[in-house]
This record gives sequence, structure tokens and C-alpha cells, in this order.
Amino acid sequence: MSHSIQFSTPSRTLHLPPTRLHPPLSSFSFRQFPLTSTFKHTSLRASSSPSPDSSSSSSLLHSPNGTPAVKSEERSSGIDVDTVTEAELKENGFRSTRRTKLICTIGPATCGFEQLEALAEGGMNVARLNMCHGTRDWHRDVIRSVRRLNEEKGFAVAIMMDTEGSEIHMGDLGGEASAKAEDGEVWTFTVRAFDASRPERTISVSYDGFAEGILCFCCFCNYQVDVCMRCGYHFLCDVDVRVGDELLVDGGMVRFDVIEKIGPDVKCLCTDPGLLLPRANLTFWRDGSLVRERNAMLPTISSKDWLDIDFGIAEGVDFIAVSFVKSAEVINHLKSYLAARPGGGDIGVIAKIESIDSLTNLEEIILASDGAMVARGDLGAQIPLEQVPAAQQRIVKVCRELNKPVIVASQLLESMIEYPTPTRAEVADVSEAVRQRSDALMLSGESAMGQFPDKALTVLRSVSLRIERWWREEKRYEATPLQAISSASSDKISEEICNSASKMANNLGVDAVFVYTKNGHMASLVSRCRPDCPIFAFTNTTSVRRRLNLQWGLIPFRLSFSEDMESNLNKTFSLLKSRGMIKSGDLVIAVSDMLQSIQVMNVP
Ligand SMILES: Nc1ncnc2c1ncn2[C@@H]1O[C@H](COP(=O)(O)OP(=O)(O)O)[C@@H](O)[C@H]1O
Ligand SMILES: C=C(OP(=O)(O)O)C(=O)O
Ligand SMILES: [K+]
Ligand SMILES: [Mg+2]
Repeated sequence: MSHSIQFSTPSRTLHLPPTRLHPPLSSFSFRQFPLTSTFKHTSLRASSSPSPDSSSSSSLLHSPNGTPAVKSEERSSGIDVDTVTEAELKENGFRSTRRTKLICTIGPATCGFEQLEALAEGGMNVARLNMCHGTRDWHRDVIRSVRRLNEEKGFAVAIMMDTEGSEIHMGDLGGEASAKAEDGEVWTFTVRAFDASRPERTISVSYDGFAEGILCFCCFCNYQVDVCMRCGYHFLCDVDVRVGDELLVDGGMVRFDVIEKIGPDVKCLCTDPGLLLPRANLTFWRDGSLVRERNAMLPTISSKDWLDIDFGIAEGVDFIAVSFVKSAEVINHLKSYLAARPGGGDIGVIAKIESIDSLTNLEEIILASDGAMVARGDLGAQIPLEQVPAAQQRIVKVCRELNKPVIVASQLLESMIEYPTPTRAEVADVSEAVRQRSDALMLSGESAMGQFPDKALTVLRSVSLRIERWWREEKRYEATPLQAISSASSDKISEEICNSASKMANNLGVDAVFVYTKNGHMASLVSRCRPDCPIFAFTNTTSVRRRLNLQWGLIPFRLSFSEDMESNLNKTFSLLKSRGMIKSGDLVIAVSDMLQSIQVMNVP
């Protein structure tokens, strides 16, 4: 039965399928007690289930109790959906699906195929590659493993490449995993390179101007200080480190006072002990404020970054996250560069908000970008830590209003790098990010080099499910209606349709909203409204499907569809019913960017 626009919905009480969520958070113990309940998640042992499009060989999907849930030959072809979602929907029904997306930074702890598969089965939606670390060959291997995982197991894990940026950071500690700086020790930070062993308590620094009084540049900066007396038309700036400056490592994880300068070496006294990690970020404070000239003179995208970007285009990454964005200019510059290259136009550009300048120019940066990341690690080094929560709330709010996906990143579960359970404060931090309705949460060291990457991912998933359910039960809909953002009339119609469909979905208590969208725009307009029910987003290209995997509440399917909505709906219903993901009688709302209509119907 289908309605379009005029509604005569038969009076019926909606019996939502019982949703058996993961054990309630209350059964989740914290660090001082061992983890009492391991979170059961749908573990899939699809031994060799090829991508549904190809002819399927026999393999099994298992639900947690180990019984074969579905034979892959039953997985009809013609629609791609990730196997975790498929099992979750089969097992717990619509309400069980998590809306908040999960991003894992891939590093030595998780770069193997089995480790990546475990993360994908644990709910990873996006794999992040930090180009600060590792070689391009290393990153290429990870990308290809993720692609193979998607192909063989039906996942849609997207790849996000994160640029190094040109901020000052430490060297790679000569291959050591870390170095411990003790209180009162004198360490030497130097631009000298060391081919043999590095002298004790000596750290190399990533750029030449670190110690010199005058730094000569090649026109990256927009500061016109002077013309270089030595080499003609360049820019000069006074970037020297001074005795008395405070040097912060990774935003204050370790602190030093600059006590002496000898040529390329800067002697520093450790005042706040801690662990030095390879290529950790360095910031400088003088008389209580950040020495900004130093970084303001550096290009946002360094020459290495441009090579990494070419690498990312060649490898077909789905997103490029740009570090230390200061203005919309660099985003527009990068987008025009990508648009001019084959395959580059499909890559989403994520602006990392992690400096004072990016906060100053926040709206213009987000308008120009395809999404934003609250990069709290460096942001917490550039502004006082106590200002970070308010900055996060503002960034999330602006992204919601401008319909751009927003990622909350860094130190969410930092203690789980070493411990199997989180602190209460960390669970509260994750809850707040989910309560703010951010699109995605990101693990950094927890999944890159931590000891418990899967447990950390389980915590993110469990907290997300719990807060999302609380939000639905408390009916805490948007206090502030979202401002209209479309200018073109067709976009305005799409926006109104999606706003109305989301309101209707909540008022009618529908089981799901189905969106048919070629480029993903309609799906993001529904996601922006954060409806109570999951959003099944059907698109006909794999790259759009992966990109939709970053947006709140979207369950992306790849499905070849036509302009005829009736046939699309019938095809979708029969495919999803055959896989036990929906059943006759379920109430859905369907919208599409082809017909610009709203249909309310029961699954036949
Ligand atoms: N590709 C990689 N290869 C090796 N180590 C990595 C990689 N990615 C991340 N790491 C490790 O994980 C830590 C946390 O990752 P992340 O937060 O992304 O980097 P950063 O600390 O530079 O901001 C890094 O400091 C580094 O020690
Ligand atoms: C995500 C961040 O950037 P990176 O890890 O590259 O420093 C951050 O600073 O929080
Ligand atoms: K980075
Ligand atoms: Mg950063």
C-alpha cells in the first residue's frame, strides 16, 4: 500500500521489532574493575562471500550464537550492503542500527588484513591514514587491504587520507617507538640530522628555521615582512626560538623551557615530564600566548603534502583531511586541483579545525569544505584546553546547520592505548560528542598503536547506541530548527521534502526512510535532520556509497536503479526482504532526488 503526499495512513499501532541492543552501559565496568561483559556483536564469518554483484560461492554469515545466519548464495545479487549492518538488521531490527559513524586511524597495531577485518566487523566505517607517519608504500598496502575487504566481505569502509601539514614536529626518534622525558632533564632539539645513532636526549626537528633568527621563504606566506637581502625576491620573518620560550609537545603532553641556543641546537629543560612520540607536534608559547608567526608563515599544504595528495588521487581515497586549515582559500585551491584530475573530483575534502585561524574563519572554511574535523589534539595546543569543549560544540553546530558532516577526533579514549577499559571521563566525553549529534567519532592512537583497538571501537559503538536510544526515548528533537541552506529552487524543494519526510518519520514512527540518490545530496539532507529511524540510502555508484558512510544515520546501499520510482521500490523491497533486512508490513517513507516526492507505504 503506498501513499504519495495525501495520507490516509490506516490506523494501526506500530509494533516495532524488539531491539536487542548490546548489554546496557551500566553493565560496562570501568578501569578499576575488569571488563565484566564482553560486548557481543554480530560476528560474521563470511568465509569467502564475494561482492554481491559477482556470482556468489558458498559461505556462511554467522550470528553471535554461531548459527549460520544466511548462506551467501541466498544473498541476492544487485545490491551491496555491508555484512555487519545486514546481520544487525536481521538480528535486532531497524532501531538497533547505530547512527554515529566510527573512524579508526590505522597504524602498526591494525594494518594487517585480519586486524582491519576485525575493525570492520566491529563497526569501522572509515579508515584514516595519517600521512605524518609511515611510508607511501605502507599506506598503499593498507588501502589495498581495505579495498579487498570491501570487495570480499561486502563492507563499504571508506578511506580518509590525512595530510601531514607543515607544522613543526619532532623527527621519528630514530625508529624508537617513544622516549621518556623526565622532570629536570635537559634535552637538545636540533635541526641537525643524524645518520648514525642519535645522541642521548637529542631530538631532531622537522624544519630548518627552527633555531635560526631569520628564515627565508619561497612565497608561501601572505606576510610581506621584507625582501631577503641574501637571495632576492623572498620573504623574511622573525621566527627564532628565544630563551625563555615554552615548548609544548603534542599540545602539552610534555613541556620544556628553552634555556640556551647554540647554533642549530636549542637546549630545553623538561618542566612537565611525559612520553615523547615520533613526529609529535611542537608549539611555542611566549609570555603566555602562542607564538603564531612561526606557523602562520608555513604553507598549509606543504610540498610533501602535494605529493601525498597525488598519491591519494592515484589510490582512489574517498576523503582528504587537510591539517591546520587557516582559511577557505586552501580548500578551494585543493578542490580545484582535485577537480582537474581524473578521479580527483570524487574525493571529499575535510577541513581539520585545529588552529586559532581555523576558528576565526570557521564558517567560510566549512562552507568551502565537504566536511570538518574537530581535531582536538592540536586544537588543544593552540587554544587553552578549557576552551576546547565550547569550540567543539560550535564547530558541530555550524556543520549541522551548513549540512556538512563533522568528525570529533582525538583523545576520546586515550587511556585505552594502554588499558582495556575507559575512564568515566572518557565515556562522558564520547557521550557528549554523540549527544551533540556529530556525524562521526575518530580513534587515533587507540587504534593506530594502542593495545586494545577492538575494545576501544566497542566502547565507541556501545556508547553511541546508548546515547542515540536515550535521545529517541527522550524525544529531544532539534531545539533550534535548521536554517534553510538551499538557494537554487530545485535544491529548496529537495530540502523541504527531506525536512518534511524526517518530521513525518518521527511523527508516524516509521521504521526507516528510504532515499534514492545519485550523488548523495538528498541522503545528506535527510541525515541533517537526524530522524529517529535509520536512513537507507540507495545510490548507484560505489564511490558515493563509501562517501555516504561518513554521514550520521545513513545505511548506504549500492543499487542500480532507474527513473521509475515504483520499480525502484519494488526491486528494493524484494531484495531486502529476501535478505531478511525488512519484512512485510514495515512502514517506510521514500524520497528521491529524481521524482522530488514523498511516499509513505507499508512494505508489501
Ligand atoms: N601510519 C602510522 N605508522 C606508524 N605509527 C603511526 C601511524 N599512524 C599513527 N601512528 C602512531 O599513532 C600515534 C597517534 O596517531 P595520530 O594521532 O594520528 O598521530 P599524531 O600523534 O601525529 O597526531 C602517532 O603519534 C604514532 O605514534
Ligand atoms: C586529528 C588531529 O590531527 P593529527 O592527529 O594529524 O595531529 C588532531 O590534532 O587532533
Ligand atoms: K596529520
Ligand atoms: Mg592535528
